[in-house]
Amino acid sequence: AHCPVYTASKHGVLGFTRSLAEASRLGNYGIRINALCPSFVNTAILDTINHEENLGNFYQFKDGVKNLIKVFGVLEPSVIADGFVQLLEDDSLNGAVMKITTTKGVHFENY
Ligand SMILES: NC(=O)c1ccc[n+]([C@@H]2O[C@H](COP(=O)([O-])OP(=O)(O)OC[C@H]3O[C@@H](n4cnc5c(N)ncnc54)[C@H](O)[C@@H]3O)[C@@H](O)[C@H]2O)c1
Ligand SMILES: CCCCC[C@H](O)/C=C/[C@H]1C=CC(=O)[C@@H]1CCCCCCC(=O)O
Repeated sequence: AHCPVYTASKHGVLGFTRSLAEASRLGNYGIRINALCPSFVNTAILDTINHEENLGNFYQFKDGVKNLIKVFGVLEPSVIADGFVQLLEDDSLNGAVMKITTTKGVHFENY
C-alpha cells in the first residue's frame, strides 16, 4: 500500500501466474504455476523500510508500514516453507493464489 511500484509488481506477478497456468493447462506443458502471498515474514526485506535509499519518496510513509507490521505481526519463514510444500504436493493446484497471514493462516484467494 505504501510502495506503489512494489505493489504494482506484485499484482503483475499474480496476473502472470494465472495466465501462464491457464496456458500450461491448455497447452499440456506438464507444469503447474501457483503464487504464494504471505503477509509480513521475518526476513531481511523488513529492514529495508529503515533506509531512505530503498523507499525514495515513500520513505515518509515508513511509520505506516511499521504500524502495519505491528498490527498484523510477523510470520516465521518455516510457515511459508510449509505452505510451499503444500503447493508442491497438491497436484490439483494450478493458477492458485495461496495467502498466508497471521490471522487466517494458509488460505486461498478465489478470483
Ligand atoms: N518478507 C516479507 O515480509 C515478504 C512478504 C510478502 C512477500 N515477500 C516477497 O518474497 C520475496 C522474497 O523476499 P524475502 O522476504 O525472502 O526477502 P530477502 O531480502 O530475504 O531476500 C530477497 C533476495 O532477493 C535477492 N535480490 C534482490 N534483488 C535482486 C535482483 N535484482 N536479482 C536477483 N536477486 C535479487 C536478494 O539478494 C535476496 O537474496 C520478495 O519478492 C518479497 O517481495 C516478502
Ligand atoms: C517492508 C516491506 C516488505 C513488504 C513485504 C511484503 O510484500 C508485505 C506486504 C504487506 C504490505 C501491504 C500489504 O497488504 C501486505 C500484507 C499486509 C498484512 C495483511 C495481513 C492480513 C491478515 O492478517 O488478515
